[in-house]
Amino acid sequence: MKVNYLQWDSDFFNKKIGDISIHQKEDIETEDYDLIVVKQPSEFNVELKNALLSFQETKVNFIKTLEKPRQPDSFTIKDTDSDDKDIEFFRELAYESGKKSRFLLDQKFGEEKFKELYDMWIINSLNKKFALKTFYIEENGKAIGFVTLQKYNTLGKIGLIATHPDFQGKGFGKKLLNHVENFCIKNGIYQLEIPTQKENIQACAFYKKQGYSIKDEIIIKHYWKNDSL
Ligand SMILES: CC(=O)SCCNC(=O)CCNC(=O)[C@H](O)C(C)(C)COP(=O)(O)OP(=O)(O)OC[C@H]1O[C@@H](n2cnc3c(N)ncnc32)[C@H](O)[C@@H]1OP(=O)(O)O
Ligand SMILES: Cc1cn([C@H]2C[C@H](O)[C@@H](COP(=O)(O)OP(=O)(O)O[C@H]3O[C@H](C)[C@H](N)[C@H](O)[C@H]3O)O2)c(=O)[nH]c1=O
Repeated sequence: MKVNYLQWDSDFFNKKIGDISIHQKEDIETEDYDLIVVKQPSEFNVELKNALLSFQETKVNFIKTLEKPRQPDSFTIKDTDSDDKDIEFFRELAYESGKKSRFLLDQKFGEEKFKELYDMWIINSLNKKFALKTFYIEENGKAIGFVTLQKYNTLGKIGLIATHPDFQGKGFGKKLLNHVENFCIKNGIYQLEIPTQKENIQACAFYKKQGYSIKDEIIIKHYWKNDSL
């Protein structure tokens, strides 16, 4: 089986990166990839020639069918389409949202590169390349919560969501998600998907509490070329 070349990831990390989805043990053509991301629906052993497993996680996709608007709230949720904000404003929250990201936890990338990637995530959300909307909550000139939304026809997908650690568990995450859901319903999005890591117990508990159920779980493994380890 052939690996699928990942253009964005390869350009960003300046390495040859690809991914492959497999359902059972298969022969994979490793070619000269620096990193192969293997995606599998259940656990079984995978061995790649000249490559070593450096990291593994389970990605969980939560989903909810949006039927009726959530209770509107007089609380102000802001929109970067109306209030111009730069990357600096969201940086801390972006890193908070990515604290269980494979790009941080697989030490092969390094923390600096993780931060650069999450900076790009914000930049490309604000410029609309990687998000349709960015909503946020501001208090005393600081962002205390934010969420980004992608749209694929009638399916919405949360890119990043976080509230500041000092403000977690105070209802702000719920306000952000309610706001996104109401935006979706008004804009022809009928299902909302939220990917996260199974290891992110806090986020999984939050999504379940907000009425989301698990759509699927995928095991993700990082295999790095032997001589790049
Ligand atoms: C797509 C992604 O970005 S995945 C990554 C998600 N982000 C992170 O993991 C970063 C760290 N965590 C956070 O930023 C926040 O805790 C979030 C976004 C997960 C949740 O936001 P919060 O502001 O903390 O949640 P909020 O206070 O609004 O809680 C809403 C409800 O969820 C429940 N809830 C929140 N956290 C938990 C938890 N850990 N366990 C059980 N229930 C929870 C609350 O009890 C509350 O219940 P209610 O609806 O009955 O009132
Ligand atoms: C900024 C940016 C990124 N991409 C590409 C690069 C990667 O191939 C994907 C992102 O990969 P993903 O597995 O989604 O990354 P994470 O594990 O960090 O993300 C998960 O956790 C986050 C906290 C968040 N919930 C996210 O939704 C999860 O999937 O995207 C790109 O193509 N263009 C870009 O601008």
